[in-house]
Amino acid sequence: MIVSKYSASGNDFVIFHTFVKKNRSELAKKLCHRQEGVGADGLIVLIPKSSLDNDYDFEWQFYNSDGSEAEMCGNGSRACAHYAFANELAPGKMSFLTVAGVINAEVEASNAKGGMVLSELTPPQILETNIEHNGKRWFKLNTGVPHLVHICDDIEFFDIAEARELRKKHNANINIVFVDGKNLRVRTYERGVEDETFACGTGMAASFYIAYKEGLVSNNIKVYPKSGETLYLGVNERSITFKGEVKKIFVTEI
Ligand SMILES: N[C@@H](CCC[C@H](N)C(=O)O)C(=O)O
Repeated sequence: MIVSKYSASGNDFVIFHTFVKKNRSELAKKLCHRQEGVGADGLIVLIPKSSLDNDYDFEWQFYNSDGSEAEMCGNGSRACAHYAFANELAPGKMSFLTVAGVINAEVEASNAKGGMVLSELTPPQILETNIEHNGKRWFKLNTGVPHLVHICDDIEFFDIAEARELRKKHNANINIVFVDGKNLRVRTYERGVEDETFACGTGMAASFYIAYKEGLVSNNIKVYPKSGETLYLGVNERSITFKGEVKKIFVTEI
């Protein structure tokens, strides 16, 4: 079995393609294991299109490192788009089916080490605007998967114990966002990894959307996750666009 390891803004993934669609929860746990596997935040299984009558180029299954299946993954969508393009499974402008819906992506630049990829997420849905917890205000929204967002004034301090409590209570990923001039800094505790990751695409999108709706930033900004990489986020009439570098780390045979 040949797998690729990618990093998209610091969120890392194992990716392979197969025509066989089945549950790969146990495989995800093994491959994502940091000590005994390849090591990743998630597993992406790309299932190429088998007939011409679909209005997308391929389908994917996304698993978190604990084996749970997630509806969507923003950074994973960019890594997977690069993988699909590099392996001639899709054209540079593509669409693919996730549990959350059809995602449009575009590989704007590509070489053997990765490239620049834009992904358009499913339309954001604000679910709650005033969740109070430990004297802090949290917003709940869905940008493909559920997120809680708190606009903070100290991004250096992320209370992981508090994030764990909120994650359990609301079955959501937990983000703190800091307005840094015209741009944003975001940190995310991810469901299914059960820890803070270096970046979360749908989490950055959720944080951006709330900051935009609250009038704190414009409709086109830069967002910096914990990894420090730069992501370009924008909002259009349909949804949130999300662009940044993806890195192909290695390809290996298992
Ligand atoms: N890292 C992803 C989100 C992956 C799914 C998430 N952990 C969940 O279970 O909701 C991203 O970049 O969006």
